[in-house]
Amino acid sequence: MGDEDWEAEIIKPHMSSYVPVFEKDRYSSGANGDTSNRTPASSSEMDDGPSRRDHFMRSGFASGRSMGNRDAGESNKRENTSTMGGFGVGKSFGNRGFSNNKFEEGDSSDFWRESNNDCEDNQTRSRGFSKRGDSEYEQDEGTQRTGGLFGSRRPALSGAGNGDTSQSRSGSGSGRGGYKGLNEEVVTGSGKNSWKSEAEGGESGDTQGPKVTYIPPPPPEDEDSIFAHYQTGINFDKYDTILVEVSGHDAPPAILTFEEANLCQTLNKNIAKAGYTKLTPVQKYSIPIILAGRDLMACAQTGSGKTAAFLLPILAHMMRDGITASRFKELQEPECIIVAPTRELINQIYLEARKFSFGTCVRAVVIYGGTQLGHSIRQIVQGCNILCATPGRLMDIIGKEKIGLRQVKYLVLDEADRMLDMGFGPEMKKLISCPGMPSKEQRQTLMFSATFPEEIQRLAAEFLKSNYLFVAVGQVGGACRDVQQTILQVGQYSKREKLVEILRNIGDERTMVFVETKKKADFIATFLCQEKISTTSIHGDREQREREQALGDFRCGKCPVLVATSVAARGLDIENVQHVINFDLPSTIDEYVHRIGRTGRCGNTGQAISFFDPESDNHLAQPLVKVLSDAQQDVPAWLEEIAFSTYVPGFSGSSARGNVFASVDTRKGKSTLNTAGFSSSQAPNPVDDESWD
Ligand SMILES: Nc1ncnc2c1ncn2[C@@H]1O[C@H](COP(=O)(O)OP(=O)(O)OP(=O)(O)O)[C@@H](O)[C@H]1O
Repeated sequence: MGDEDWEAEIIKPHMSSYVPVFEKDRYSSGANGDTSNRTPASSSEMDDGPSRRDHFMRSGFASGRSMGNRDAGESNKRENTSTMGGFGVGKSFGNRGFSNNKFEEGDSSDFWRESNNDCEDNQTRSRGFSKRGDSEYEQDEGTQRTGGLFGSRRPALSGAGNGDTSQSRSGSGSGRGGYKGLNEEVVTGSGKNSWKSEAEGGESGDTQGPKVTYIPPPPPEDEDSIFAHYQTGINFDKYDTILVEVSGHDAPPAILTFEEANLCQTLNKNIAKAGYTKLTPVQKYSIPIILAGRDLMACAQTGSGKTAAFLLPILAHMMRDGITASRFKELQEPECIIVAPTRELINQIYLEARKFSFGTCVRAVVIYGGTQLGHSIRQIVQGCNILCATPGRLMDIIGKEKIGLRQVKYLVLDEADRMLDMGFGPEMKKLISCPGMPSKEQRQTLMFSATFPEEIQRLAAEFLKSNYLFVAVGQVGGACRDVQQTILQVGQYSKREKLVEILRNIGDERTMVFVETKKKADFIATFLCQEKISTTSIHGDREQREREQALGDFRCGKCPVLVATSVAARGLDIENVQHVINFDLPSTIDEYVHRIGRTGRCGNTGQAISFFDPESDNHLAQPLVKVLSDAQQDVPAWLEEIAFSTYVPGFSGSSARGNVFASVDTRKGKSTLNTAGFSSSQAPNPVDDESWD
């Protein structure tokens, strides 16, 4: 079978479903749909197309056949699958099916080109933390805020992110051609914020482009929904055996029970209604530290309750200080600002804040990109004590003078290492330099993550008082031991087949499949739908509406498979995720730790399977061996061999099973290790603040 036959076989069944949409996108996309503007990018991609296509053919032949065969005569069924799974296959496989279409090779070659470009980028990026940041940044907030930075790639993204056929057709994205993301947060009028960068200035309203109109549905208000939670798992009690290290001067003693925290009655009631009966280690240590007014950098394994570890003491202080009830005001001055790198995560944190503040006069508000700015403003002006925000939207709102910072007493960076790396670090730096923002001496700054590379810890010092405390629960950057990790050696051309085999064995259990690029997420999800595996996807090129729909469908089990980029790697707490599959390994080991941490949460067990492609993943062999052995997992002999034969400059972990804290407080304090008990640490000399550069 020739290339053309094969590709025709793939796309044929979808033609009827996507042609009109494609045509519309390509030719009628209004301001951003100017074909002539796009042609150069497309042309160059087309020039490059054949070789990419060869690559595609080699990599996809076997699965491609099955896709085509299975699909023959089943387009209606697939429409249904698509609706369930949320995939518009048309745009990924696209227009090659149209012999008369002058762009006939455009999208499919674009797909591979884009994928490969992304992969190349990622590989180039992969060794440095800063570069990793770019990748994620682009996938989420950065996508829409740094048009200048990433804009050149956008035209090629026209096919991405429109997975859900029905949704993408009705959504605002359908008219945008390949412009999605670039102006998602465009609003009219420019912010008055003189501290904004040019890139952001563009976003603030001077750039032409479609407005985002999406207003997320309000979360359910009934008490049962607010307090809905899942059960802790069989290993919850084992948390008590994890070693904890606290370093820094005069750390207050840990507490063993919620009662010892001396929280007010309403908070205690909410804790009980949330089903919390016992503190997790990070909570035992962090709550008293925060209650004592200290700055904190806390590192604890994924799924071990870091959110409540900062929310509860902050709320306790607010209640103690007799916070005034929120009321309508054009300028709101929240006492607490919480930032997180992704929209879904900040929304989740907001829901936790709403839960724990239930029945109090504390009002939490969430704002994030990809939603109508007016909606964010309306939420804020009604009153705001705790503002949960993604960085881009936060800076916009501050620029619009809807939020004043003078009253900020608590600044929380969740996924702090991510918030401080090259992707968001500059934004965070701007935030703390905003007019009105209390200096670090005047506010309490709290940072939480499961990973904390040393270089990021050093950057963090600029945000924290010099006597901040550092809590390490288990290993800094260590994987959760409740996740059984399996590494399989799978070449890229065999990955799809292997994935299907595994998913068929798994059955209906909820599974997250991580891939490295947005287009690949669409492609793999489409492929799985064609294999009759109900799948949806989440990545930074999807409309926010689609992202939330995808997550909702996954959460409720309608689509038990979620294909995701790293945008879903951190923080998401989804009940019953039993499996994580790294179809592509991420570029860094920290990312790996976060990804597999979507399963095995809160004492529950989970499984993570990763495809290791020796062609591209050798640089991860050493850190993987370390993470596996530290988490007491089997290390395949072949992986050890690769690790031994692969020299990674700067990697010092080797297979240091015995090194309990591979990376600790960079201030290198001498401290005492504890299990669930308590730590007394002999303080290091706190380093002076380092400059950002
Ligand atoms: N003390 C507790 N008792 C019972 N459940 C808890 C307790 N603390 C947290 N949980 C639950 O455990 C789950 C994981 O908590 P959370 O999302 O805060 O983890 P995390 O440490 O922030 O994870 P990640 O590193 O992935 O962001 C949540 O469903 C949360 O409600």
